[in-house]
Amino acid sequence: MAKVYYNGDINEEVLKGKKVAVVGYGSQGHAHAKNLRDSGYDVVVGLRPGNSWDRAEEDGFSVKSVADATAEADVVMVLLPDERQPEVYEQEIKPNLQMGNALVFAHGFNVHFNQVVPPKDVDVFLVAPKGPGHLVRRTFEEDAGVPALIGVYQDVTGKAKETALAYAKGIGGARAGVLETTFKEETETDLFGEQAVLCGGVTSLVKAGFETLTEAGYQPEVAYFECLHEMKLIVDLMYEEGLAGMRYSISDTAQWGDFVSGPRVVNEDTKQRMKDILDDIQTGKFAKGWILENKLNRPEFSAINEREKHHPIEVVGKELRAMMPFVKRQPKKEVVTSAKN
Ligand SMILES: NC(=O)C1=CN([C@@H]2O[C@H](COP(=O)(O)OP(=O)(O)OC[C@H]3O[C@@H](n4cnc5c(N)ncnc54)[C@H](OP(=O)(O)O)[C@@H]3O)[C@@H](O)[C@H]2O)C=CC1
Ligand SMILES: CC[C@](O)(C(C)=O)C(=O)O
Ligand SMILES: [Mg+2]
Ligand SMILES: [Mg+2]
Repeated sequence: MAKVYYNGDINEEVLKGKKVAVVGYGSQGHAHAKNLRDSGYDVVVGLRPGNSWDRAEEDGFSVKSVADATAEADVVMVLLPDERQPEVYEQEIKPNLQMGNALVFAHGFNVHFNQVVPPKDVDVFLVAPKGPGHLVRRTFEEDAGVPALIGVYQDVTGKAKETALAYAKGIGGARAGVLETTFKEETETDLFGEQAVLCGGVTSLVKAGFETLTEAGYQPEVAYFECLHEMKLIVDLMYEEGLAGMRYSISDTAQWGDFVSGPRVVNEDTKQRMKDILDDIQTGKFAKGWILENKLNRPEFSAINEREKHHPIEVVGKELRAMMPFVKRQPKKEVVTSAKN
């Protein structure tokens, strides 16, 4: 069994009295900044002028340019979009890092794929929550937390791992459990999970189910409830009590259908395609494609994003969710702004 660190295993003294620059105030950034502040740390937020800057100021933070925030911090957590990190790092972060500082990431992508090459005289580690930033904040406020991975890439102070653990505790990760990993393992498993299972796998499964039912003449509203809305209710049971716990709550008819029909949908062929996806991640093919897509100003990303917004499941879903205000917990204003915080 891997060693899992909980609050009681972690001494946060190493981070006390240090200034933490949280660079970016989106999904992860706002959660890290607020959780660290609530844990008693001195936080400065690094941004460019715009929505996020205004929001961070409204939330009571000292907000500075990325360069100024980096210059005054001991620990610099980079929570910019992955594709923007190399440029901002080169122009604003790298010139302002000082010997013995800690350069931190929530995802290993840029370091692992050599898009960011840190100087030799700083600690470099990751603290990667295994969940969306909004849940990192919400669960923290509920006295719970989202599990996190830590990984040390470079340890010049001899305290990189201790500092990573203290940071993970500060954002609430050690309430759920913190595991040690490497940049390679975090990057490859995170990319695989989001592509094949959590995001790509699930959205494709949900859409295929919805399309199968509506193309067969069933009402879109029924198909929406069946294939999307109920997904959360079923996943909640798996989250709380595993597959067996979920199967305990469903009917025996559903459980029999799960056993005999599930493997007809996801089978050895599917697993082979998952292996192909993992291979593209491991060889760097996926990263290369994503970097190129961004260099070209995201033509394919934008086209697919636009098309997906108009999928019939989104049209019917919008109407149905409007009748269920309880499903949306965040205030409206947090949804319409461009930053995801
Ligand atoms: N989303 C998630 O839950 C998870 C994300 N991660 C990782 O965390 C990191 C951050 O991702 P995420 O939180 O999704 O990012 P978001 O897109 O939600 O937020 C990005 C933030 O960066 C700011 N920003 C963008 N460009 C610049 C710039 N040139 N200069 C200064 N600020 C800028 C944005 O501000 P503005 O309003 O100005 O655009 C915004 O505040 C990534 O490495 C990601 O892989 C890891 C685990 C989960
Ligand atoms: C599952 C997507 C994720 O990896 C995450 C929320 O953990 C991301 O990159 O946003
Ligand atoms: Mg992830
Ligand atoms: Mg990810």
